[in-house]
Amino acid sequence: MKAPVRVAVTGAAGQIGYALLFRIAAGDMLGPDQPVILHLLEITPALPTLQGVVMELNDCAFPTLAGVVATDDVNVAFKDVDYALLVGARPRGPGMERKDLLEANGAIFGPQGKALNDHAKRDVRVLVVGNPANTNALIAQQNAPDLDPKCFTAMVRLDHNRALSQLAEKTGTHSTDIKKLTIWGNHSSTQYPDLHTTTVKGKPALEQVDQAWYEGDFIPTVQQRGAAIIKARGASSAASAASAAIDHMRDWTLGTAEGDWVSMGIPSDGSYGIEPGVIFGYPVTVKDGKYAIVQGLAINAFSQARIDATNKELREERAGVEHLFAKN
Ligand SMILES: NC(=O)c1ccc[n+]([C@@H]2O[C@H](COP(=O)([O-])OP(=O)(O)OC[C@H]3O[C@@H](n4cnc5c(N)ncnc54)[C@H](O)[C@@H]3O)[C@@H](O)[C@H]2O)c1
Ligand SMILES: O=C(O)C[C@H](O)C(=O)O
Repeated sequence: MKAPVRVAVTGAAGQIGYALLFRIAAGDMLGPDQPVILHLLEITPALPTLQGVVMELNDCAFPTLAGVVATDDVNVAFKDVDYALLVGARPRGPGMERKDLLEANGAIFGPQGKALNDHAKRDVRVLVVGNPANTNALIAQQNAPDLDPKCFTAMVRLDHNRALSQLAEKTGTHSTDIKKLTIWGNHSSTQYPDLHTTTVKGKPALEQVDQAWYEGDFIPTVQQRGAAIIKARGASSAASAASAAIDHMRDWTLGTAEGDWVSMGIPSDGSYGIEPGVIFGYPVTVKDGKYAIVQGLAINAFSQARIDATNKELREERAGVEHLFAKN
């Protein structure tokens, strides 16, 4: 067994939290030889519920669970953490505009970014799941001037996994037969699930499906999948979101498979014409715990228009929250 690492999860008493914590504690995220100490953050009124979750975690007697800290103090929650999964967020209420949602979440992710800046390990891996995930990640990152911006990522892996599943179903294959699929941009309905580089059983995906299905069915289905789950379940996706969060952190830590890549929301560095300043979904590979954007992919006019649209949305979201960035 390795030395334990500290993993913070916010919104730990929520529905994603309930689907996530037991899998992290069981070793699904970092492996069966990596003990974890969970740091669970909740708002004060949710602490009794969180206590019940802690009781259940203990009752599992997981070999890889080395301790649990449950708190409503963000400075305690992020003390010395190696990983932080920022799940807790303010859901959209009735009559709430997107702008109000961004503002309400700014009040959460600004202080959390600062607390990570002040207390987390210098190589902390941060994944923002709480919506609007990309812009919440940007707010946190902008409030953590002493941390490398590359520590901050947003989750587009659920969209990536949804796209794999849709394409596998259409082509009568398994998701493991599909390689090199990308979710570009925002975790929102402007995201662009791109199949131009994708292969199914080693052959180009777009030669195996027709353009009408790609454009009129696949892209909108992946873009609208979150809303479809909410309609069907009466609650937003939880187990699949938790599973995608595990995939994101595992691949960021243990690496991506040879000859394939994954999609991660990461600070733009100018690649593919996306000016720095937003957290953008890109195709990435991971080696030795460091991610790198896959370079040199050909982008045709169809793809460019869609990448531009999601970039525009992220720029607009950014413009709405710039006043929440730390001045330094
Ligand atoms: N990126 C994605 O792919 C994706 C997918 C699904 C859901 N989501 C988002 O994830 C978020 C959580 O979803 P859920 O279903 O678990 O919601 P939930 O309402 O069940 O749980 C959220 C929890 O966060 C807590 N919380 C609120 N503010 C907090 C704060 N400041 N600090 C700590 N905890 C706080 C709440 O008390 C609650 O227990 C939502 O924003 C949802 O839209 C993202
Ligand atoms: O779409 C939503 O609001 C929920 C979540 O982001 C999802 O993609 O399932």
